[in-house]
Amino acid sequence: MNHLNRQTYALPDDLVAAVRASLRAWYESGNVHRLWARDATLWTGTDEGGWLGWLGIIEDRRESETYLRAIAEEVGPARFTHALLLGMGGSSLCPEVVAGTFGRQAGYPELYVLDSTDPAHVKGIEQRVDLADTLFIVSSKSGTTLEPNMFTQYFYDRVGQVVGADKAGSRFIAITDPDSTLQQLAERLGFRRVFHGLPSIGGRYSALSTFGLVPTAIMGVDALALLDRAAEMARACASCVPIEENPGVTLGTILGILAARGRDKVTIVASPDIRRFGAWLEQLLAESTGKTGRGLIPVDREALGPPDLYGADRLFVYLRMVSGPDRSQDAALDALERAGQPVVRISLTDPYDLGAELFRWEIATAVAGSILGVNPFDQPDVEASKVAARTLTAVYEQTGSLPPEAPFLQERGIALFSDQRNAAALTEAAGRDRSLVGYLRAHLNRLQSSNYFAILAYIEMNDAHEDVLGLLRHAVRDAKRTATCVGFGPRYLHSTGQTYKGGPNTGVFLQITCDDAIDLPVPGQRFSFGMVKAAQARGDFQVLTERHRRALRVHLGSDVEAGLATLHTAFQQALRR
Ligand SMILES: O=P(O)(O)OC[C@H]1O[C@H](O)[C@H](O)[C@@H](O)[C@@H]1O
Repeated sequence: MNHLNRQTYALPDDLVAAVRASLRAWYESGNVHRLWARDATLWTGTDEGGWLGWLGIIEDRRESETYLRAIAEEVGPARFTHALLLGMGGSSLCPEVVAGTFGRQAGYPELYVLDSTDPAHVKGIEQRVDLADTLFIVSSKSGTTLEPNMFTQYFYDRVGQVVGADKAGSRFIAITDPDSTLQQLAERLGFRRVFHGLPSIGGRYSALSTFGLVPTAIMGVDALALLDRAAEMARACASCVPIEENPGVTLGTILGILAARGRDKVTIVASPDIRRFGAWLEQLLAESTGKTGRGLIPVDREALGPPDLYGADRLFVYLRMVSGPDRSQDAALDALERAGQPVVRISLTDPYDLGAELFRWEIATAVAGSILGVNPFDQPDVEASKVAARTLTAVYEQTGSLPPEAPFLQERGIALFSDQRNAAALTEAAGRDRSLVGYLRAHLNRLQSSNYFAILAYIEMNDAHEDVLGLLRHAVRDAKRTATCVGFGPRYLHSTGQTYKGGPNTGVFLQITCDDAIDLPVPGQRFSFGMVKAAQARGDFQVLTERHRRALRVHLGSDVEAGLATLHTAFQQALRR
C-alpha cells in the first residue's frame, strides 16, 4: 500500500459480503481491464468509450508541462493582482477547490470564481477585484453555456470602460475545446491566449486537464505536483493491481453496491482544510450517476450529529487531513461506525493529495455508474432545465416580461408558488391551517424515511445566507431524521441538479427565490442578470414538477435578509410537534 492508498472501510457484515462478491465478479469478468480499455459495454454500450480521455491524462504529463510553462510566461508572477474565473460546473469547481484549499500564494493573483447570475453576487465579485489588474479566465468546454457568455459580455465591457476598449482583450484568456464558439469569440475580441481542452473528457472529469490545471498554475499553486499525485493514484488503480487493493475500484464498488441497497446518501465529511472538496465531488457523483430514476445523492457540508439522527440510507465518507484533523469529526465518525453506519475513511497527508483524490473519485464514479447500470458521462436532465429557461427568456425578449404567475398564498412578505398538483396536495394536507406555517408543515411532512430534503436557493451566495440556510437544513434533519442538501442557483443546475431531476424520486424540494434589489444589464442583450436568474429558477421548477417531484417555491421579496428571517421562524413553528 503506498502512501496515497490509505483507504479503509467499515461496513455491516451483509454489505461487506455484497461488496466482496461484486469485486470477485469484477475480477472474474476482467472489468478493470475493460474499464482501462474504454469498453462502453461496461456501462450502457452507447457512447461511453468516447468520454474516457481522462484515463490518459497522466500520460500527457509532457504536454501539461508545456502549457503550464506557457501560462507561467504569459501571466507570470506579480503581473495581475486578481484572477476571475468565469465558468460553471466542471469548468469552475476544481479551481474553486484549489483556491479555497491553498489560499493566496505570495506574488500571484488571488483567484475568485463567478458562477452565479444573481446580480448582487456579480456586483459583489466585481467590487472585490481591481478591474484594471485582473486576469479574466473564461472557462467553458462547449463555449455555448449561457452564464460564462453573459459574464464575458459584462466584464469585457466593464474592463473596456476602465482600461480602454482596445486593451480589454489582453486581460482575458479562454479555456475551451478546440473550435468552440468561445474560441471564435476569443479570437475576435483579441484574448491574450486560448488553452484547449480534450474533447474526449467531459466537464466534470476535466479537473486534471487544462480546466483545472491552468487556473491552478495562475494562482501560483504547483499544478504538476497535483498531477504527479494523481499519477500515483492512477498506478494504484491499474488493472494489474489485485482488485481488493485497487482504491478507486473498491470505493466505486462500495458506492454502487450500497446505493443499490438503499444507502444512496453519500455523506461527505472533510477536514476543515479541504472542506471545499465536496463541491467538486458533489457534481461528479450527482451528474454522473443520478439518472433514469437511479443514482447517488451527495450530502455535503451537513454538520455531523449523534448516530440516532441517521437512517439506513447513508454512507459516510471521511476525507481526513492527517496534518490537521478535526477531533470532533473523528469522534463523531467513530460513534457512527460503532453504531453500525457504513464509513469509508481516506487519509490525505497534505493538500497536494487532492490530485490523487480527483483521480480516485473519477475511477470510483465510473465503477459505481457501471454497477448502477447508468451512463456516467452524460447529463440528460440538465438540458431540460436549460431548454425551459431558454423558452422563458425568449418570451421575455418578445414581450418584455416573463409570463404572469399567481401565488397560492401571500403572507408576511412571502409568496408561495407551485404547480397545480403540488399546490392541491399541500392545500389538502394543510387542512384548515392555510398559512405560511401550515403549508410549510404540510410540505415538510411529505418527508418519509430514506427521503432527502433539498433547499435550492436563487439568492446571493454568501456566508450570511449559507448560515441561515444551514439553520433551516439542520432543523429539518434533526426533526425528520432525513438527509439534507443545500444548493445555490443557478450553480447547482450544473451539478447536483441532474440527480434532483433524473435520480431517485425521493427528494422534497424547497426552492427559494427573491426580487433583486439591484439588477445588472448584459451589454448587447435585452435581458438582464436578474431576468435570466428568474427564468432559470422558473425553468428548473417547471422541470422538477414535470418529473413529479415534490416541490414548493418560496418567494422572499426584495429584502432577502428579512425574508430569510421570516422563513426561519416559520420553519421552527412548522417543525414543532
Ligand atoms: O464547460 P461548459 O461547456 O461551459 O459546461 C459547464 C457545465 O454545463 C452543464 O450544465 C453540464 O451539466 C456540466 O457538466 C458542465 O460542467
